[in-house]
Amino acid sequence: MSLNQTLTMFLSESKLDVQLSGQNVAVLIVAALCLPVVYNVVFHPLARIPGPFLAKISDLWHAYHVSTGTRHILLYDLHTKYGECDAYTPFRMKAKLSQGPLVRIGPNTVSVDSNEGLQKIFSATSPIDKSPFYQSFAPGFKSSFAAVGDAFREKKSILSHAFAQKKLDAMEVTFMEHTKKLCESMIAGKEVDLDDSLSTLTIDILSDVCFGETFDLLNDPAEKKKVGGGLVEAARYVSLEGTLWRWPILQKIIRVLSNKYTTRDYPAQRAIGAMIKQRQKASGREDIFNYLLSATKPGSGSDTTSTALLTTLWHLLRHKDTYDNLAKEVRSAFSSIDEITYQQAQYLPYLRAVIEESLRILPPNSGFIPRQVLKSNRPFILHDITLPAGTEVGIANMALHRNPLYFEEPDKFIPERWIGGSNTKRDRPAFSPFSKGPRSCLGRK
Ligand code: HEM
Repeated sequence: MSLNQTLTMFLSESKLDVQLSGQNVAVLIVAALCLPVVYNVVFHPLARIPGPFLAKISDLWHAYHVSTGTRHILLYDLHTKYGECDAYTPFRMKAKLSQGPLVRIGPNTVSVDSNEGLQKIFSATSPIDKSPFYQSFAPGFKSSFAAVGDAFREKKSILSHAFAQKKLDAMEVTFMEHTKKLCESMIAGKEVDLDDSLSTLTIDILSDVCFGETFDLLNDPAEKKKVGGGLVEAARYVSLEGTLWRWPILQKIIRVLSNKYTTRDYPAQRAIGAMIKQRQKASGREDIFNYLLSATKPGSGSDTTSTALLTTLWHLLRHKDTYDNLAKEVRSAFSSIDEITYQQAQYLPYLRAVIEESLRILPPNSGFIPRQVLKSNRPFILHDITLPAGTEVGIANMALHRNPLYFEEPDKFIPERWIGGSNTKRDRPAFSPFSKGPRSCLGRK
């Protein structure tokens, strides 16, 4: 029973004859402010789940930490503080409590750090779907990213064509063309900011294959600043708005102000311009948008891909042995850049291990992937706690990937753990950089 229902019943059944003096009004105001707090902390169905006090009483706590951009580290620390694993590692707080892998990060929001949670939350048979968080990606539009239930199944049948292996193979030449341009500028000895260059590369490639016209940011520094800056701002404000989906007025204020004072909408406008131009040219060239029309969100995958590339290169530059082993494997398989194909590269075991280890140690979606428990006659139970319908529940990906229950020496970059026969423990089912189940990444191939 909700707090509102309980109060209404209490007031209608009580026969109290209350004199409304100034003092009584003050008491009523204090009670009105305290009751939701007491309810959320003591009587709420999620009250047994540990978490920071402020998180239990308001979504604003969670929203604040999303706005700082460091929520993934906070969740990692919280899961160590409240979780099962008590190993001390650099990010982790020293507290050693043993209260289980659930942490309450909002009055109705639960973060999970366990393999059991991962399998249940993303299972196609659980009474769970995407949370309303996703509607902030394209408010007012029927985006495939936010669609749930039958609406999503309909869109997925369109999306699957766009991501079919044959279509992706045909795009390889575009990937190579852009990648070679970046490599050439590196070989020419130019100093390169890897973070900046890799996000430029992925935006140039994805705009080319998704919309039929590359943004060509590599050769246009002014445009690079606008598109790159716009994507960073879009990511920040979309996440903040999404987290506040139970606060529609605040959400709207953030949307209006950020649209007015930042360039968050610029990349989407640029993408729409490119798509219209390409279709007017009617060149007959197949791009992903041919299949999707209004079915997907512009820019999908560029930030995750560039983060994955950056993490991989950063670790290679820090671990000379790993770099040397990888260089040896690649050079023995190919004698020149032009020989490299995805078809062959995907079978290089050490290359695969290096990429998997990068995706484990810092998954690009490292924060919280939210889902919502649906009304159903089957209760949704996680670690012996029933999560009622409407609860938002998600996996804290970085915490899970660095959980010593599943990965030995979790804060160390050890690609060898992914190679058969390795003694370093890794629990593949707990590895989830692309998420799991029917809403996992479509671009993972
Ligand atoms: C290393 C690179 C990538 C990583 C780690 C990654 C990771 C993910 C994750 C974790 C999700 C689930 C997100 C959620 O439920 O909130 C997702 C969804 C998605 N990804 Fe990726 N992604 C990558 C690259 C790409 C690329 C290159 C594309 C497309 C060109 C792409 C297209 C998509 C789409 C369309 C979805 C939404 C699926 C749905 O709504 O059911 N991703 N990705």
